[in-house]
Amino acid sequence: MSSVFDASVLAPHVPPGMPENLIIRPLAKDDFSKGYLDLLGQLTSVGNIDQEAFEKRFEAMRVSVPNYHIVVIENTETRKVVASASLVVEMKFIHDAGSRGRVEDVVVDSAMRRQKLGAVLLKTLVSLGKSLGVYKMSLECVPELLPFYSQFGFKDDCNFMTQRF
Ligand SMILES: CC(=O)SCCNC(=O)CCNC(=O)[C@H](O)C(C)(C)COP(=O)(O)OP(=O)(O)OC[C@H]1O[C@@H](n2cnc3c(N)ncnc32)[C@H](O)[C@@H]1OP(=O)(O)O
Repeated sequence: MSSVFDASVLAPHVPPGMPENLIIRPLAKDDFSKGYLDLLGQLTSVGNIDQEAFEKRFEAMRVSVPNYHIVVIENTETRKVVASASLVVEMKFIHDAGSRGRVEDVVVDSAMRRQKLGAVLLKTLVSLGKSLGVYKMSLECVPELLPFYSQFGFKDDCNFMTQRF
């Protein structure tokens, strides 16, 4: 299986009106050759990941339960990945052994911004998270992006601390 999670799980959550030359789908193993890591490089440092390392990490994510719901948008004409976002589900004992959803690594190719692809990704992940039964979804972002994420139901409600190594 070449998708990081089952595509049939995603389909009901995709809002209508995707442009004809774009498809939204789970991350696939051959996205290594479709510029997925270059796209992530527009978000943060990716480092040197060769195909073998990519496939090893992909496989670990694919078999993980709960799944890594890494969603990509591909331009079918250029065969390049032009946008991506992830919903990672974290299992808990609290909240009746509930699960929390974390939205991570949201990025749209710089040439494709302000065409509502980010909105498509967020609407898809919020709907998917609800259907998976998470009791809460959260994300971390810079203050400038609070207006962007608030459109999809997120509220600025916590102090966020990090420690980097
Ligand atoms: C949890 C995380 O991953 S945080 C990291 C977020 N990612 C990044 O910062 C990477 C660089 N930036 C990007 O990839 C993109 O600019 C994104 C993902 C933030 C937005 O994606 P886009 O596809 O450009 O957004 P989209 O077109 O769907 O925007 C919809 C609406 O959101 C708002 N919006 C979009 N970008 C921004 C922004 N940077 N600041 C404030 N509002 C914004 C606007 O109202 C926009 O509608 P408009 O274009 O008609 O004004």
